Amino acid sequence: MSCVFNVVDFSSHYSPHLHLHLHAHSQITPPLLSKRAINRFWNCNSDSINHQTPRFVKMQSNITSNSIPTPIHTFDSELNKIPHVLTVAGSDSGAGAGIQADLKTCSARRVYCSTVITAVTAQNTLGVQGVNIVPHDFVQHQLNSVLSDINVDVVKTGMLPSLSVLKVLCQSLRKFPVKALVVDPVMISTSGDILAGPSVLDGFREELLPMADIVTPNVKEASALLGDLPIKTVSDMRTAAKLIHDLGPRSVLVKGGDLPNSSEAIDIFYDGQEFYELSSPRVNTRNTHGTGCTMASCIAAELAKGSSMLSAVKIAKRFVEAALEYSRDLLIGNGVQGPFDHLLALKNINQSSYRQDRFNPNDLFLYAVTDSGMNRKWGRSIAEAVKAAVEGGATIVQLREKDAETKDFVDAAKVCLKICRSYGVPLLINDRIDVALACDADGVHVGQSDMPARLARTILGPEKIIGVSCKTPEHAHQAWLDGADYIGSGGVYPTNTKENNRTIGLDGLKEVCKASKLPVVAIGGIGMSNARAVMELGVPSLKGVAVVSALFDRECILTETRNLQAVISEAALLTQ
Ligand SMILES: Cc1ncc(COP(=O)(O)OP(=O)(O)O)c(N)n1
Ligand SMILES: Cc1ncsc1CCOP(=O)(O)O
Ligand SMILES: [Mg+2]
Repeated sequence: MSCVFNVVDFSSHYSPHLHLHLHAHSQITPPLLSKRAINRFWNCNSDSINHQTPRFVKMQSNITSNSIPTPIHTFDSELNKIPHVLTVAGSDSGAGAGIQADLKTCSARRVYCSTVITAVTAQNTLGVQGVNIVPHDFVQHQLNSVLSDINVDVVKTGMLPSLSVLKVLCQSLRKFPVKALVVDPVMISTSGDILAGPSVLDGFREELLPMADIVTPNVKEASALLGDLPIKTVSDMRTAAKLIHDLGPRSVLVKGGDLPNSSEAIDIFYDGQEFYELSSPRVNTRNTHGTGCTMASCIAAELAKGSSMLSAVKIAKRFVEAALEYSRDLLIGNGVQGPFDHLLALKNINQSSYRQDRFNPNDLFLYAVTDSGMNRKWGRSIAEAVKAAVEGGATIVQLREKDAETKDFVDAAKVCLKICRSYGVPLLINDRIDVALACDADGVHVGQSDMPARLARTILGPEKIIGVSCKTPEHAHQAWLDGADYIGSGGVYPTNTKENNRTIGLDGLKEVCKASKLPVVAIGGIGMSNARAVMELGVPSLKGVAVVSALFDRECILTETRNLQAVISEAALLTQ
């Protein structure tokens, strides 16, 4: 069983004209930067729920007219500011859930985490042996201490063991407003022990949920919030999400991990307008204790960094899946349900690789794949070729350097990465996971006989982009199971660029696209003369064309890329 995850985004609409405008200029001036580049520039997501105003220098209060103000703490740049989540939750002595899970999750997501402890539980992998509730006035004391001093971006709540604790929390949130509130309505532990009584349920419904930006119940909690409404199917989950939304939170995530008889873990996200079905293959492991706390605190961490809500939820789901997969054979404790290792998932992830936005399927629109032989033939470096392609409007680049020495490949990839980053264009590496890691590329593309995608995902972690070559619906399904982000399908037309490569034609491409749960880019013999026919297939999963010789085996890469960009943009507009 794999750790992977896939998102069926019912509302994402293809917008080719956006790319046309964003890339049709060779100068990078601020108004022309892509959203991804803007996000990187500001280190925040431009469609985030909370457009952050930078916090400026906090001044000493005793400034005299002739004294030069001296900053006490400088928050004069977003770069100096570490995103901060405050978790208000119970302590789990076994450290799988609660405050301990929240601290580990925020650390793994590189976010500062402060803690207000509402209860101290004695628990292990066998269950909860005891609960000691912290008096509400001391909870208030902790809240005051943190909120009055440290700039909290997002508050995440977990176990709220009494109505009085819930009420002091609401009071504090009114007194010290934060950018977002994530409510995990903890009621019953995974071992079946009650962690919050019926009066707290009323408090959730009447006071806390109306203040929440997101509430993240599992099926049992959703049912309890709705007066024991039966929730047995995905359709029931949608109904529940809508009804919970009516209680006042801005968005709802109903987690379907507990639904019986399903090979997939399906969650329903509802933002008051659209439903999103987020699905991933179920990870077969006993080590699931703390997944709810982890999910909610990861959402909080991503929001604190500036993500939009949907993007935070997607990242959190993938983070949980990856951590479960990493830890599926971990043996901690003797009980039926063990904890997992949040930090293990970090061990292979290069710290500097953090990207606000994960993969955007529309980036597949004009996919430029380099070829060292062609560059040699035309006497140009890889970097020159890549620069011309992104200036011409390529929306993603893959370095396919089959005969390069490893050292040269890494050096060139680093230079190309800088170029691509400055244009907000993702850079992937063909075949070589090691090179991708060494240069901190945005991801890799692997074929059927390369490193298996599932292994690549394990090595690269949840955030890197992984593409897989697929000729059949079965390949496409496996790529999805393995945690890929997109598939490349072809060769659509005959090509001299790749030897012994079976051509699947437009019909084969259509068949793969129809079966694929992942976005598809078509490849093989595609150029000015036939790109329109490919785009006109009009299958929603087909997001663009990948080209080698039509760009790189030409005298002027920039012109060829611009021309191809214009052709496919027009075709895409006509087929919308
Ligand atoms: C976008 C895209 N799709 C397919 C391929 C082919 O990959 P693979 O099958 O591994 O063949 P090689 O490129 O390694 O020869 C690709 N590179 N890019
Ligand atoms: C790498 C690859 N995979 C399938 S076809 C192909 C080659 C595409 O090259 P071109 O765009 O020059 O036909
Ligand atoms: Mg390959």
